[in-house]
This record gives sequence, C-alpha cells and structure tokens, in this order.
Amino acid sequence: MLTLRTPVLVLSGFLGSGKTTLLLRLLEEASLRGLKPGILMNELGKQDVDGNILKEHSSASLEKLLDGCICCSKKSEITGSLNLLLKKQPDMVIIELTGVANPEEIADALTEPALLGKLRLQHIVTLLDAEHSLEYNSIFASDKKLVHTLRRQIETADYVIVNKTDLVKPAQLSKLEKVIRKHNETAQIAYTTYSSLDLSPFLAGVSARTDAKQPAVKRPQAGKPVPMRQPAAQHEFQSHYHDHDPIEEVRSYSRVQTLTLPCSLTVTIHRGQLERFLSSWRDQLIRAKGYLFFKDTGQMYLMQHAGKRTNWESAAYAGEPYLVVIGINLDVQRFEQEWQRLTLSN
Ligand SMILES: Nc1nc2c(ncn2[C@@H]2O[C@H](COP(=O)(O)OP(=O)(O)OP(=O)(O)O)[C@@H](O)[C@H]2O)c(=O)[nH]1
Repeated sequence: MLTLRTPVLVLSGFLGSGKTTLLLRLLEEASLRGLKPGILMNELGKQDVDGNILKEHSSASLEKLLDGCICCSKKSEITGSLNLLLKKQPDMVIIELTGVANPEEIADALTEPALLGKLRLQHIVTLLDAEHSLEYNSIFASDKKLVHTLRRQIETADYVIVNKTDLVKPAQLSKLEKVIRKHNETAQIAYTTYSSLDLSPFLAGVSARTDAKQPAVKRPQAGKPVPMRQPAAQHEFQSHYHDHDPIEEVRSYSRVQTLTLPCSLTVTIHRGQLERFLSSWRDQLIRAKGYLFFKDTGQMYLMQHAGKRTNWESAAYAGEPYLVVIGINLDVQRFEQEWQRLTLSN
C-alpha cells in the first residue's frame, strides 16, 4: 500500500508577531480547498487563549500543549499529541509554536521513533513583527538563549513573513530585510498586514484524504493580500529540495532537511569513525541521532549528536538500526553517498 507522510507546516515567530492570525487565514483557505488540517498549538500559559480563538473560528482537529514551551518542557509530549492528531487522519498538520520556541527542535521531535515515517516537514514559516523585531537583540541582550532562539527562527525558515507593516515606515522594512538576509540568504520574504498573503505555497501539494467538507471559517480582520516576493535566489532555494523516500509524493521545500538512513546490523564501523564523519559535516548539520549497533561491542546504542558533542548510551532497542540526520541546506545527495561509502567499506 502506498503510504504518504502527512505534510507539516510549522508557524514560528516571537510573541504577538501574527502567528494565530496567519493560522486562521490558513484554516480558511484550507476549508475553501476542502482540506482537513490538524492543528497542534503550544502556549506558554495555562490559559488556552489561542485555542479558544481557534475553536470560535474553525472545527479543525486540535491538540494543545499548554503551560510550557514545546521545545523544552513539553518536548516529550509532542509525540503523543501528534499521534493523537494523526488518528483523525488530517490532510496536513499545522504546528503553531510559542514565541520562544526554536523550530529546529520540532524538526528534531518529528524524528522520534514513534513518529518516524509518518510526518514530513514541509515548511517552516517565521513571522516577524515589523515594529519590534529590530529591538529584540538589545531588549533581550542578557538572555543569550532567547537571542539565539530568535535568530534560529529566522535561520531555519524557508518563508519569512514581515507582518504588521502598517505600523512602520518603509525604511524600517529595508533594515529588517538586511537583518533577515544576514541570517538567511534563501528564504522567501513577504511583507504583510494581518498576515494576509497568497497562501498557495503553503498548501501546494496537500491533497484531501476524504470527501468530508469542513465548515467555512470566519475571516480575521481584513488586510489586502500582499504578493510573495520572489528573491533572486529562489531557484537555488528550490534546488535544495530532495525527495529521500521514493514513494513520497508530497515535496518538502523546507530549508531544514531530515534524512533517515538505514544502518544494517552487519555494518562494522566504529563509534570514532561515525563521530569523525558527523563532525566533517558540522557546517550543515543541526542534529543527528539514531540507534546503531556496533559489532565490536556487540551492543546497540542510542547516539545523540548536537553541536560538537556526541553522546552514546547503551539501548534496549531491538528494531532495525538507523541514523536520523537533520541539516540546514544539507547537500543530501552527497551526504547519502558518503554515508554509503562509509558503511559499505566497513
Ligand atoms: N496593527 C496590526 N496588528 C496586527 C497585525 N497582525 C496581527 N495583529 C494583531 O496583533 C495581535 C497579536 O496577533 P496574533 O496573531 O495573536 O500573534 P501571535 O504571534 O499568535 O501571538 P502569540 O500567541 O502571543 O505568540 C492581535 O491583536 C492581532 O489582531 C498587523 O499586521 N497589524
């Protein structure tokens, strides 16, 4: 049977940048296209404000992770929530992150064994508040982790939406564009009010599983659609696409790629070799992890590689070993070739 992974659209951006406003527009557009999205919402507080707004506007399936950031305290719960959503067979999953979440952590969570092969990261969309974004670095200077997270929100996005343009002068937008380009040369940039833009790119390739019609959702506050700006590097951006799974039909255009590589039990590479291999890719690697069996110790290990560090833990995992790699603008083809060379020559 042909199994298609459910496409995932991640909405990131600092508090108040316009994520929920965009989500409501996406739900409206999805409804017009007869699509049934599932939504995972994460809020920092115990009060589910956005979830309540959403319920008023749409009947889309909703899972909530309240009172903690999805990429920190709630990380372990993502798998359960996404599996619950998947039971409702959505045509796509939209994840709205808290303002302080790092989207790469979500890419990481999607590679958990319980989700492997079920979901495909399609796009990471980051919203920026045109009025305040430029001030964040100085306002939050003492909070290095937050400054890093806000930068990663820009770096990992394949679409950056500069929202609330009604509140600023054009000169502010030029400054913002320079900052975006400093951190991300290839993302498509759109300038919007009330997150209003052509949403086709986010829903392209998503098709309905059932004939079930979703009730229409109400429009959020009106704003004129602003066409998506096509940067000169668009062609280059799209060429980063790589369809790893031959039976996969839904393409991913995300800058963040996830690769799952088999690593047969008969392979006899050593841990040091694997560490050297991963560190040779450090410029394009965000994370690598997997269950790997090493003949020299006769032991299965859970390997976690992040930054310059690789941790090994013996594991009781009894399935087929594999390596998951998460990269940014990763040369996927070359990575696969080098991986094959390494594992075949041993
Ligand atoms: N003036 C102006 N207000 C906007 C615009 N877009 C959104 N807003 C308002 O800004 C507020 C925050 O918008 P949301 O969509 O809730 O932002 P968010 O990113 O989901 O916020 P958090 O849930 O706090 O992370 C709401 O009151 C919106 O109506 C815009 O383009 N211009």
